[in-house]
Amino acid sequence: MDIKVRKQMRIIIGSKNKAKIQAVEKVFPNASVTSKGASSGVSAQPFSDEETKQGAIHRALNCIQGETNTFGIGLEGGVMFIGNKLYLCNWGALALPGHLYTASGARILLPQEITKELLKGRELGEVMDTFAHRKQVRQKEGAIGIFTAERISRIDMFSHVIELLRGQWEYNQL
Ligand SMILES: O=P(O)(O)OP(=O)(O)OP(=O)(O)OC[C@H]1O[C@@H](n2cnc3c(O)ncnc32)[C@H](O)[C@@H]1O
Ligand SMILES: [Mg+2]
Repeated sequence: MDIKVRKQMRIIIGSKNKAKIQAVEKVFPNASVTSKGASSGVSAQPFSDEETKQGAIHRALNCIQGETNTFGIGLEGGVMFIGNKLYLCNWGALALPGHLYTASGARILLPQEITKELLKGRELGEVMDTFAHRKQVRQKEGAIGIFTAERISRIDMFSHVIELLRGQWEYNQL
């Protein structure tokens, strides 16, 4: 089954982060995609699944405020404890009037040295740049790219989340 997206479909992604924008463009190649620096309404470094998911939802809803015929997409990166181990977690939300779809992304365990820095209150994006001796890791490969030897980049991971969102919306159209 293949639901064709209307050419004029408008999508607003609630972030200026290049990895997030590229992921949306990959999954919706025929849509008009614009970006907006939407607030997440949660802390800059979410520390639970719940908070990360809430950030994604907040961004998506913010994008469609006052809009018609527009899809809002919110993507949020965070970390979460399972027992005493800290994992990278990511959430996405797709909002359209009257509907909200959510999906989460792949998780990987973060090394102890990264966990230590995050517990001091630092943001993962900044910690990753120091750790990897690179610039703007958050806009490109991401922590997930670094710690998977670049087999899965932040763009790949978010693309998968967006496919899950798009698929749920398509299922609802059948
Ligand atoms: O401009 P926005 O959309 O906020 O993009 P961001 O890179 O800050 O991304 P998030 O707010 O979604 O992520 C929350 C924090 O976690 C960081 N982060 C999350 N996943 C990451 C990853 O895979 N690589 C690097 N940093 C990551 C991110 O840089 C922030 O410091
Ligand atoms: Mg951020």
